[in-house]
Amino acid sequence: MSDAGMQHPVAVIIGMMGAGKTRVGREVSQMMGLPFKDADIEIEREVGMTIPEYFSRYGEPAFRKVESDLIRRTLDEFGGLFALGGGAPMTPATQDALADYIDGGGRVIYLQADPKEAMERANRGGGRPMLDGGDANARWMRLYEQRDPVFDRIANVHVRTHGSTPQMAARKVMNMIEERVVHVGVVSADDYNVRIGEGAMNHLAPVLGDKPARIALIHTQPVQRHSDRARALLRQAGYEVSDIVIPDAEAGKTVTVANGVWERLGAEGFTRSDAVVGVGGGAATDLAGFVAATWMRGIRYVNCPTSLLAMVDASTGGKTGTNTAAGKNLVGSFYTPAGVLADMTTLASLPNDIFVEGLGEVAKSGFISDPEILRILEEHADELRGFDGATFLGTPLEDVVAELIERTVRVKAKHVSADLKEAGLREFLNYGHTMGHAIEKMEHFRWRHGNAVAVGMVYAAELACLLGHIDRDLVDYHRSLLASLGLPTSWNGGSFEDVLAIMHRDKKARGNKLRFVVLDGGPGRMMHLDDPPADAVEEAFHRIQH
Ligand SMILES: NC(=O)c1ccc[n+]([C@@H]2O[C@H](COP(=O)([O-])OP(=O)(O)OC[C@H]3O[C@@H](n4cnc5c(N)ncnc54)[C@H](O)[C@@H]3O)[C@@H](O)[C@H]2O)c1
Ligand SMILES: O=C(O)C(=O)C[C@@H](O)[C@H](O)[C@H](O)COP(=O)(O)O
Repeated sequence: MSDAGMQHPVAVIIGMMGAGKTRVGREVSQMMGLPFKDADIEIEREVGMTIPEYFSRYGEPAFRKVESDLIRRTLDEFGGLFALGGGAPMTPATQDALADYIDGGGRVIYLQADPKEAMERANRGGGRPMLDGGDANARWMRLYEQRDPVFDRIANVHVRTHGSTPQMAARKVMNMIEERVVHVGVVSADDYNVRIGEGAMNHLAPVLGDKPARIALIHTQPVQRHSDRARALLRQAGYEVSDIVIPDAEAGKTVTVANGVWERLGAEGFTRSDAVVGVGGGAATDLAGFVAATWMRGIRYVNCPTSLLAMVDASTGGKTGTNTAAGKNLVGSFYTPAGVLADMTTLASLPNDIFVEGLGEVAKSGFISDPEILRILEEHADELRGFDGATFLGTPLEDVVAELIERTVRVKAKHVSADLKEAGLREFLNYGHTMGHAIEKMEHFRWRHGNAVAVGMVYAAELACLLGHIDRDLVDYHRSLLASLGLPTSWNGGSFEDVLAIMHRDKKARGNKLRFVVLDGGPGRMMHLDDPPADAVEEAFHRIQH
């Protein structure tokens, strides 16, 4: 959408006659302070007569030509909200124009009203030539059967308004417009989108598609209310849903738990065309992805992360897995999701300490790739540290957090797109994790992952400083930034020998040689550190002990 001198609509609304496109479109435009255009009104203005008059005088093909020309023009010169007439998207020229608009970053929103309600509304209003001549309800239904699959295909945003007032429907549309989308293109797997915003979960059915009949909805108990919402959306869309509750947090990331889920899938007749939806923190989405990767050698899955850490990191990138007695994430696979729906409304129930933990991975992405993240963290450290889910939604802090999530997911997408199976570049996402995973293991997983990574980054910074790759100021900056966010920067829970033994089982290690990723010169400049001197490895450990 960068072509000079042109403007494009913020969104285009399509839907059946009577779906409420004009009514809802006007509400949204008021809420967002945007201009609104209705294609039918613009056409009447242009041709100087009503649409029924134009139809009866010149016929439908002539009308469709006027309509598609006007739509093409408006898509290139109008910067507000644009609602199309009911039949407009059926014209091939309009479909092409909408496809170009989407390619340039546009949103075509299919307003999916309850067919019965929309039909009654359309027939009450009159002035609709497509319903003239006989049983209007039967005509509306016939048109619906023809148009619904086409609208479904050409729209890139779907909003179900069943049972909603126009105001409620408008809010849903507005949330979709304000949504942030990060595209993850992976060389050896299908591309997918990470959708971030209030109501992102509403994309569940379109992302899953119409192949699955059954969905395994895998979640933990603390996120029951969010999985209830997912279940309702899935059932409304006609899927058979198996609700599968797994043990919370790291206790859920075991092969024993995965085996229990496989048994359920077997008993309930899950086939290769069925799918998994994971709802919860990173532990739940890691396990859900692992089950999807392994059931019948791989079925479709969608992640709905509900913790900050899962939104910014765990749900995206396709690392799925379980822990073993020997350590963290030792059994798993690289298996990409079909989509990630980071619904910001779920953060309303997130406890403060689990939100703060997630900031560890956000800061990591700032250090390895996007210094703007560090700037935002510094500027908003007090508000972020004081996060309170109960009062969070709708505040300026929500925009700050959405920006941080989008930026962090972009960093992740950049690394996994180029190196899904972690041959080199992707290892930079592991900044702070060699020591972080050792701390988690030593603490029997009672330490939260993001907290352990925060200490692990201080360790990596100390090591880099000892070996002359960064200066002391940057090490101090690690400590001061992380502490200002409420994250720990030291650990004193075990001996160097025990920690070293665990670090030797890190997935980056090769043979008997340790491999770290460290900063080289400053934020955004990363290097691999192979087999560093043993005394530096130990000295850096002592420096994080206090
Ligand atoms: N696959 C990856 O690339 C990747 C990346 C980073 C982390 N991880 C993994 O993710 C896990 C850490 O994720 P996490 O920090 O989300 O921890 P977690 O999954 O253990 O969740 C923390 C706690 O918060 C609860 N919770 C989550 N969302 C909630 C909500 N909205 N409301 C109320 N409670 C909620 C969970 O049920 C749990 O009790 C670790 O296992 C880590 O190894 C994986
Ligand atoms: O996606 C990656 O690659 C990462 O390393 C992201 C990490 O933040 C994440 O904690 C990941 O689960 C660690 O993977 P592991 O392979 O070191 O177990």
